[in-house]
Amino acid sequence: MRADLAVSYGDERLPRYTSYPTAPHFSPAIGGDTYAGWLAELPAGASASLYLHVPFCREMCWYCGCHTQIVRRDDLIAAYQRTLRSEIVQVADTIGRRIKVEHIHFGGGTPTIMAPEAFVELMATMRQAFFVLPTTEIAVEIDPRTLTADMVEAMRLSGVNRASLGVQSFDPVVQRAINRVQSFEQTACVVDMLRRADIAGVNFDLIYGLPHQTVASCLDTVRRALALAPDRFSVFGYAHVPDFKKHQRMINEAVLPDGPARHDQACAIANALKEASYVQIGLDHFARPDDSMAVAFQERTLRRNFQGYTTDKAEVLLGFGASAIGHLPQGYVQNHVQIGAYAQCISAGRLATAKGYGLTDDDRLRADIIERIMCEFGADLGDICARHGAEPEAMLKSASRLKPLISDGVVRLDGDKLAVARDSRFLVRSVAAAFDAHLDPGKQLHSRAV
Ligand SMILES: C=Cc1c2[nH]c(c1C)Cc1[nH]c(c(CCC(=O)O)c1C)Cc1[nH]c(c(C)c1CCC(=O)O)Cc1[nH]c(c(C)c1C=C)C2
Ligand SMILES: C[C@H]1O[C@@H](n2cnc3c(N)ncnc32)[C@H](O)[C@@H]1O
Ligand code: MET
Ligand code: SF4
Repeated sequence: MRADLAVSYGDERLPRYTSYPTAPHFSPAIGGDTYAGWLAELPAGASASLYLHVPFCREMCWYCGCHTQIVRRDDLIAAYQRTLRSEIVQVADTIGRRIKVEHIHFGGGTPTIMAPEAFVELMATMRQAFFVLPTTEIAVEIDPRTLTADMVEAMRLSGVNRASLGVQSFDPVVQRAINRVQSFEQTACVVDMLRRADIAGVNFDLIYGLPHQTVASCLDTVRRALALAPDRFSVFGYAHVPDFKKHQRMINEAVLPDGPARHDQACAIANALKEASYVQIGLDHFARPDDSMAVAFQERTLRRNFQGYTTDKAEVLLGFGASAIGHLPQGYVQNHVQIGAYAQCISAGRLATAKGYGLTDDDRLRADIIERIMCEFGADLGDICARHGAEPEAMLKSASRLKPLISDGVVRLDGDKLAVARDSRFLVRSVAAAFDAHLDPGKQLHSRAV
C-alpha cells in the first residue's frame, strides 16, 4: 500500500459499490406494482438467489451500521417470521412458477435470534415456494454470543452449509468500547458446534479502525482467529456515521484511530492473513486458496452484490424482509426499512417495495465496468463495451476522474485494458467512482475509502 496515496485519496467519502447505481439513488417512484411487473416478466429458466433480512438483535453494538433494532419480546420475532413467510409465498405467486435457487443468505441483525422451530419452518416455506437444490449454498450470519445448540441443530436439519460469524475484535479493551463483549472461548465453541453439524464453510467478520484499536491489537485478534482456521475472513474498516446511526455517538471519537493508523491496521491484517496463506480477494475478503471464493477470484467469475463479494452467479436476487434489496434484470427494489410499514404492506397482500431504480442501458454498461473493477482490480473496457454495443473511447473520455489516478500511477491503461496497480488496490473505490455517472461529490454520506 502506498502511504502517499492514502493521504491524497484515503479521506474521500466514496460508495462501496455493492450496486450501481448505489442505494442512495433509489427512488420512491418504483413501488410494489413495478416490482410485481418485473417479477412476472422474469425470463423462463432464470435462477435466483434469496436474501432474507432479520432486523433484530438482543443488544446494540455501538459500531453497528446494519439495519437492526433491539427486541426483548419474542412474540415480535415470531410475528416477523410469519410476515417473511407470507412475503415469500406472495413473491413466488407473482413469479408464477417455481424457480431454481442458487444461494440463500440469512442476514441481519441476527437471524439466529429466531426460535429454532421458526427457522426450520421458514426454510420449509422457501423449499415449497422455490426449487432449492442439494447444491444450493445456504448461509447464515451468526452472533456467537447468542447461538444455541438447538439453533445449530435447526440449521443442520434445514440444510445450512455456510456460517458467517461476527468476531470484530478479540481485544477486551476494544470490546468494552464497542459494547460487544465476546470471549475467544465463546467463538471457538460456536465454530466447533458448527463443524460437528457439518456446517463446513465458516467466515469471520473482523473490523479495524475501532476505538482503542492498534496494529498490535489487530494482529493479536488475527493470531487468535487463525487458531480457529476459518475458510474466509471479511475485514471491514469501521464506518463511523453518527449522524446516520445515532448509537455510534456512544463511541468516543477521541479514541478512534486516525487515517494513517487505519491504513497501518488494514495493511497489518492483510499481511498477517496472506502470511497464513489466505488469498486476498477484492476490497475486503480473504479466503483459503481452495475455497470457492478464492477459486472464483482466480477464474474471474467473482461477483459483487449487497452482501459484498459473492460466488453467486444468479442474475436475479430476491430480497425478503424489512430493508431487503433485490436485483432483477430490470432494476433494483428495496423494501420498507421500518418493520411496521413493511409488515403492513405484506399483511394487506401488497409487495413491500418502498423504492427502487429502473436500469438504463448506460447504467448496465457502467455497472458491468464497476463490478469488474471491484472484483478484479481491472476491466477489459473493449470487451465490456462491445457486449453493450458501446465504444470504449467514449467511455474513457467521460471518465475524467481517471486522469489524476493515471498520473499518480494508481491506474494503468494498456489500450482498452484498465488495471489498478498492485500497491494501490486499496483505492479501488476511487477507480470505480471514475465510471460512476451518478456520483455527486457534494452529497456524500459514505464511509472513507480506506
Ligand atoms: C449485515 C449488515 C449490513 C451492513 N450493510 C448492510 C447490511 C445489511 C446493507 C446496507 N447498509 C447501508 C446500505 C445503504 C442503503 C440503505 O438502505 O441505507 C445498505 C445496502 C447503510 C450503511 N452502512 C454503512 C454505512 C456507512 C451506511 C450508510 C451510508 C452508505 O450507504 O454508505 C456501513 C457498513 N455497514 C455494514 C458494513 C460492512 C459497513 C461498512 C464497512 C454492514
Ligand atoms: C456484517 C458485518 O458488518 C460489519 N459492520 C457492521 N457495522 C459496521 C460498521 N459501522 N463499519 C464497518 N463494519 C461494520 C461487522 O463486521 C458485521 O459482522
Ligand atoms: N449480528 C451478527 C453479529 O454481529 C452477524 C453480523 S452483523 C449483521 O455477530
Ligand atoms: S453488529 Fe450484528 S449483533 Fe451487533 S448490533 Fe449489528 S447486527 Fe446486531
